[in-house]
Amino acid sequence: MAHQSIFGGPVFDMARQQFESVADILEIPDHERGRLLYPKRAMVVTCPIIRDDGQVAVFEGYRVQHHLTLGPTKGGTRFAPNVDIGEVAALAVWMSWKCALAGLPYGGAKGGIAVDPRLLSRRELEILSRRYMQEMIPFVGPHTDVMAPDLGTNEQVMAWFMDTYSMYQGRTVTEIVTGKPVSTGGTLGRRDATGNGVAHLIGRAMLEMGMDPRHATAIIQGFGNVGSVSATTLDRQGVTITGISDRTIALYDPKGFDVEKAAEYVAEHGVLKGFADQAEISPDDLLIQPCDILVPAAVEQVITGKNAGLIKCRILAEAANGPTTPEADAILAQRPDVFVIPDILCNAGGVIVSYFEWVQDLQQLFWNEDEVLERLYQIMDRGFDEVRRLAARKGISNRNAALSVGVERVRNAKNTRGLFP
Ligand SMILES: NC(=O)C1=CN([C@@H]2O[C@H](COP(=O)(O)OP(=O)(O)OC[C@H]3O[C@@H](n4cnc5c(N)ncnc54)[C@H](OP(=O)(O)O)[C@@H]3O)[C@@H](O)[C@H]2O)C=CC1
Ligand SMILES: O=C(O)CCC(=O)C(=O)O
Repeated sequence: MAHQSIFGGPVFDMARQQFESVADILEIPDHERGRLLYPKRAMVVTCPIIRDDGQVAVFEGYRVQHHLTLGPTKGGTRFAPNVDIGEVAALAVWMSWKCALAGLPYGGAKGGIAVDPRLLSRRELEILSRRYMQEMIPFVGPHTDVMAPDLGTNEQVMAWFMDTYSMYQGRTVTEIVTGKPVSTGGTLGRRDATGNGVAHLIGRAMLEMGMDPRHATAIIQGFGNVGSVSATTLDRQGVTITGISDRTIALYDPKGFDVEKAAEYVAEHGVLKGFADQAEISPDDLLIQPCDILVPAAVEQVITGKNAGLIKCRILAEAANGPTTPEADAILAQRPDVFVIPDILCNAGGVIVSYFEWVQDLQQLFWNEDEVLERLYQIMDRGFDEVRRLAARKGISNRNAALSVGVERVRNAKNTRGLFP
């Protein structure tokens, strides 16, 4: 696929390699590949803010809209120090395959600001969030591009985004972002949706493998929204959580942790450090401790060519986006003992409930939590069944099966709509 592009870097290269593997499986001709892989639009904005000490600081923000073939674009906004346009583009591409696999009427998008939100005061975080949304107003809209939370952002940031957009429209536009607090047009069930979905599909994989949750152990990397909810939900299902971590510390104890208490500790202190420091282990070693279920729930590229042969889990549940590199995938392909639940399937609960939130906001008709959960699990089960059937029929990995379904749906829509001559 010969194509000059500004999108590059290790994370975008990963998305490209995954796409190429699947395009080969699907026998997609070369001339269709660039149109499918490369993003439709990308915005880079400069966000100056006045810091608490009176100095002006300038942050760079990004938003990439991968394709608009099936409806508006959809995806989270990430606040993290190493965010760049290549990473955001890769995350937008993955959102497209994820939404298509779940059957949602969206293309993928992702955005971010290169900033460590923990180094900002609440006031600074608010004005940066508002400035970012203000800069994005010409490019987003309830039927153009709908933002949501991701790494480093939360319900409060979504409320500021929604408020900023609404002030510019002169009316309240709740449907401009999802993942908002319930008090401002959010849906019941969104806060826990990603972690709930992760735990639900781990349950499906355990059932398929004849595993009893009450005798299973899990290690979870990342203890934010997705990691902590995955941990507490698995814990309630009887799984013993033997490893947890965040950026400040990694903890391992074969006897298990009280993860409800850990979540309370993080809610109070902001970090895991100080919760059970006697159980500290190096972050790299945490991933290779024996466990039944390994859940990377933080950042990309943590299961690599170096450690893929060393992990000792039976289920690798990819709660994070892009945690496993193509080199690791090649090693895992030789390890039928590890059941991989690929990211675009495993963490789709978040965007599925975001879709429900958008629909409820557009209709101003709100559902109860049971309705949200029932529809969430229905869509996740359908995706899981589809992926398992295709993987078995074609003798391919769960990742290639999941990507195949997503890519093929986007391709069909593009080809049916046609290419303007
Ligand atoms: N939020 C959502 O609905 C969805 C999120 N995802 C994906 O899930 C992952 C986590 O997102 P989310 O939970 O929302 O983010 P949060 O910001 O809520 O939490 C991130 C967690 O990961 C930790 N972390 C960050 N970097 C590292 C690292 N290098 N090693 C270990 N831990 C680290 C953070 O630690 P610390 O607090 O110390 O910084 C924090 O505990 C991301 O990949 C995201 O794209 C996928 C689908 C939906
Ligand atoms: O809820 C959403 O719209 C998107 C969540 C997200 O960013 C993701 O699935 O990676």
